[in-house]
Amino acid sequence: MAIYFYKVCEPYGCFSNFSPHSIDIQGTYWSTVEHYYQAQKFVGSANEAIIPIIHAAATPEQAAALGRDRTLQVRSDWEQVKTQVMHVAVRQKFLTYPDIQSILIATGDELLVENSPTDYYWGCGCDRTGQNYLGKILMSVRQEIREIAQIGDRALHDYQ
Ligand SMILES: Nc1nc(O)c(N)c(N[C@@H]2O[C@H](COP(=O)(O)O)[C@@H](O)[C@H]2O)n1
Repeated sequence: MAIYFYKVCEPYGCFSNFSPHSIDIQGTYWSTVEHYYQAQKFVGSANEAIIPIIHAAATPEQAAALGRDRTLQVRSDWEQVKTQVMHVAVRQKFLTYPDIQSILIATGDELLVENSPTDYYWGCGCDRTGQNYLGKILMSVRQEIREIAQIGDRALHDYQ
């Protein structure tokens, strides 16, 4: 059975990029994955000055609103790099917090779907035909964490 998530206050809300889990990426703390993701849109662009403003945004909703400002020009390679940017941030979040890592691992092999009614790239959209890239990243991170755990188990077994 697929697991659908979207709002932070609903079941599996910790899978949302808006969940209150700060992440350290190369020595900089970002309040949420959403803050980091939205800021990366402007790295190397003419609008780089918006990055510290996104970084300081009080909420992920505010960070998203700033990053979606259509008057600002995003970096030219954004479409090519955005999925990898998101992957790095989501992986860091689930490697940092053991409690939500357990929730992710406990989903086993279930399909994870961001149930966004409007987003057909990161979510499934209102008719469930979306590409669900956030769900795909979460499933990929789930597998990466399982493999890291297996390596640890094997090393411990060999040591004993
Ligand atoms: N909780 C939540 N509220 C929204 O309004 C959303 N759109 C999402 N989805 C997330 O939005 C981000 C994509 O932003 P861009 O459209 O690329 O600016 C991404 O984090 C989705 O997971 N979530």
